[in-house]
Amino acid sequence: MTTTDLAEARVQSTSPPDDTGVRQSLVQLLRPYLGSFAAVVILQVIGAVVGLAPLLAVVELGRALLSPDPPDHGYVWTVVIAGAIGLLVRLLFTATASGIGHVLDDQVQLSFRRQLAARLGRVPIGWFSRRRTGELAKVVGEDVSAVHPFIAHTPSELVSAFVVPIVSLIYLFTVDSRLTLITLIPVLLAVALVPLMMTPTRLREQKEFDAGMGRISNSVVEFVQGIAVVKAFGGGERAHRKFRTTVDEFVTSFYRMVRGLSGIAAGMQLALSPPFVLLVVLIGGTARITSGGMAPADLLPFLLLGLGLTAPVAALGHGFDDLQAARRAVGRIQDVLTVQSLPEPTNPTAPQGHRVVLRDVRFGYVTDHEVLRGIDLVLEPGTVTAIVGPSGSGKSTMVQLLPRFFDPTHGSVTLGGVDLRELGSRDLYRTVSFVFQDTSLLRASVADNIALAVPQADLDDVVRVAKLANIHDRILELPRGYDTILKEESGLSGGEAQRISIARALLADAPVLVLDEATAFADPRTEHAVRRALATLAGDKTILVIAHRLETVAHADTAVMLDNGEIVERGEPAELLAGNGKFAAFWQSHRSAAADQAHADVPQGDEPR
Ligand SMILES: Nc1ncnc2c1ncn2[C@@H]1O[C@H](COP(=O)(O)OP(=O)(O)OP(=O)(O)O)[C@@H](O)[C@H]1O
Repeated sequence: MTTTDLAEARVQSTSPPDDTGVRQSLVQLLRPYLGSFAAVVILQVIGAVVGLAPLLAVVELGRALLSPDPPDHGYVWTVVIAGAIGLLVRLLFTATASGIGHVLDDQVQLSFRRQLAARLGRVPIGWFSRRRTGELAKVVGEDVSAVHPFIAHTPSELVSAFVVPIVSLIYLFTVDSRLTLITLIPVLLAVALVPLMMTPTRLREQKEFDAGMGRISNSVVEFVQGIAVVKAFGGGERAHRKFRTTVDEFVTSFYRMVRGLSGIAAGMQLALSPPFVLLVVLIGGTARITSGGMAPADLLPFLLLGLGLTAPVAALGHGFDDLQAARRAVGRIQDVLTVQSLPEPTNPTAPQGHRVVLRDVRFGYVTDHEVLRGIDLVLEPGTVTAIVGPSGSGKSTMVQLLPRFFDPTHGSVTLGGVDLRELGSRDLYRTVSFVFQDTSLLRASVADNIALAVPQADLDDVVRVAKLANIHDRILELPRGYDTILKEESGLSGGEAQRISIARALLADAPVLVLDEATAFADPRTEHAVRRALATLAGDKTILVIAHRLETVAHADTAVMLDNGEIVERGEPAELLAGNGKFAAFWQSHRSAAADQAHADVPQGDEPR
């Protein structure tokens, strides 16, 4: 794929988040919204408190009507009106809080997605090769959505779960403090059981359960991913057995956890259940009334409000589950937001010409393991440099430094005399284009896919480069030719996708081209397209090609042999091939391996893209 789509994504991300890579807490991330968040909570508190008015009105009416004295009409009407007003005010406040909460939720999600998009536009392109697309899609999609309950629902649930019982409790204390304490017995019993759920044994069982769950998902993924191999080479029974064993282990750990927790959970449920609460209130109330400590009508508020006192304990579990889920999701979002981005120069320098120089370049994906160990190489404008070397010698890594997929850990890569780190990304991607094996096509029309780097190109130009890249005839076979939407109306094979990518690079016409001559999708037409692209561009551009074919090497101006991250030989291809150095030896063994491969006659290049 050419660089321009990625480059554009980088360039457009003009409002990057804090670039320090410092991890921010959930509260820090939400800081700009704390005002609105507080407004939601305050409105919820007022709504919840006022919302108790209808219930208290019923209680007061009951007490007034059941009292032996004749009811005071004025008081009764006041209570009724207060209850009705309370109901309306509650509706107004909770609806407003919910509205603001949802708008806030939208804003937070949008901001998270923008920050993620901005960060993803600035992280080294190479970082993506180590991430699965699904993983990133989950962070930007599901994980951002996971903050919804936390922002839009949890505050109201937690507020009403705590405010309502607290106000009820205060009211009940004014009626009869002793019966209030008795009414609290179920809640205290439930709370007393909580530590039993946290003993080391229980925690260990929960950990085993989580681990078992993880093993099941892994073995499902392994099973599904390996299904083609399993089918082709037999061993289905073995793969099944492994999956069954994992499930059996999970079931055992699940039973163990449930056995340990079920007694405690049942005890909590019983303590918080309405019949038990009513029983406690009735026994306590009867005792208070018969001992003459309380009027019978005063039992009514306890029967009506006592059940609500258990709500916080139940809501705690539910609300904190949401909170935990949101915290985990925000953790994954933060992981992406804290990836170090490639530093952009504040005052970009323009390159003078297209000479590329790698000077004492060292690079390692991980510390303590260098993949490139002191590369010195000059790519003169208008020349083709072919890199060869055994698998794992660092060829792809080296060429990926040119479009700045990564920065070298030591040394420098300069383009037109300017270190790539001093070059604006727009300049860089206008100057360097690349065709790598891992070709990505966008869900867009074929023409748009080809014209990615030059959106204003007219169809004639697109067709011209498609012909050069040997893909024009195939495009005409697609349902709507150049207007066919790829990945939707039609897919392309790996080789065809690579030819689209070659057409893209030809149209981009960047002065520097980095090309990985594919082995993975090598079919004669793609090989031909690569050769034609090289022939068309040679003499004009600075070309660096990872060569797998003798023909490519032979046509290069310079050949470079890489081994174990070092250049072990370089020079004019014909001389190197005729000599008896490492290059000639490598090529000899490479050729016999290629011949064996041809005999094996493995069809390639037809994986759908
Ligand atoms: N994204 C990555 N993260 C960590 N290590 C990597 C990554 N990409 C490559 N490597 C490692 O770096 C070394 C050089 O790999 P590289 O792909 O550059 O070699 P190569 O010569 O292009 O190999 P091939 O011809 O097989 O493509 C290898 O040991 C490889 O395992």
